[in-house]
Amino acid sequence: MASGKFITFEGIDGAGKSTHIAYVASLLHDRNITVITTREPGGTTLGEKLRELLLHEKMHLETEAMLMFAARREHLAQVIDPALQRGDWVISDRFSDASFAYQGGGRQLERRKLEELEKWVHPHLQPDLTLLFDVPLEVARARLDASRELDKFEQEKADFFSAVRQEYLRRAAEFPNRFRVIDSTKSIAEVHKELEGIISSI
Ligand SMILES: Nc1ncnc2c1ncn2[C@@H]1O[C@H](COP(=O)(O)OP(=O)(O)O)[C@@H](O)[C@H]1O
Ligand SMILES: Cc1cn([C@H]2C[C@H](O)[C@@H](COP(=O)(O)OP(=O)(O)O)O2)c(=O)[nH]c1=O
Repeated sequence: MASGKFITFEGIDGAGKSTHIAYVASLLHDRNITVITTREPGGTTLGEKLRELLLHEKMHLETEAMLMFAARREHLAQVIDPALQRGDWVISDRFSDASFAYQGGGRQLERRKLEELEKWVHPHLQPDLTLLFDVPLEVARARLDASRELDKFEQEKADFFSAVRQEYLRRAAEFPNRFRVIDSTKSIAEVHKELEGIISSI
């Protein structure tokens, strides 16, 4: 059975993920690979409705975690699994590592509960490659302040983002085979160079 590759982009808000997704997609197009770019929470009609709620409504932490995984379930069923089965590649702006980093690291939901949700929603699938865009909080914050209106998560305090970043880095160390940590304080051109190297080797 044909199987495409699944690439996820992760990092704290303002790290630069969105800036680099189109570039990675263009590198794959150059290799004649059909690539779908999508995002979480979101990626489907229902998922985008859940995203609106998740980014703007206050809710219990466990509700938030379950809705993230509910949106992900739909995303897998409607978009990710069919694309990979066709042999297309999928690039997702965030996936389950974000739940471990934000609901787990940032909001301190027990990791065991997130692992249970993960086992339920995607017991057999993990990304082939996870690009973690890593920057100190002050750099990310300065970029966000310069660029847009802040949503519920983006309005969190420095301690929250520090915990999110630490959990991302912890996971990168736990799963070294699929994670690549990118120093996103470098210029956009330098990050592009590094991405070219990574993408040419998969
Ligand atoms: N390496 C970089 N150097 C300088 N500015 C950057 C860099 N990467 C991203 N930016 C800028 O930072 C802001 C936030 O980037 P974005 O890609 O939207 O972050 P994210 O998707 O990770 O939240 C944007 O205005 C973007 O142009
Ligand atoms: C996928 C996911 C995202 N999030 C948060 C992280 C982000 O703050 C927010 C939306 O992510 P993102 O799309 O990166 O925001 P933007 O388009 O504004 O850059 O959702 C979680 O808390 N848990 C999750 O599982």
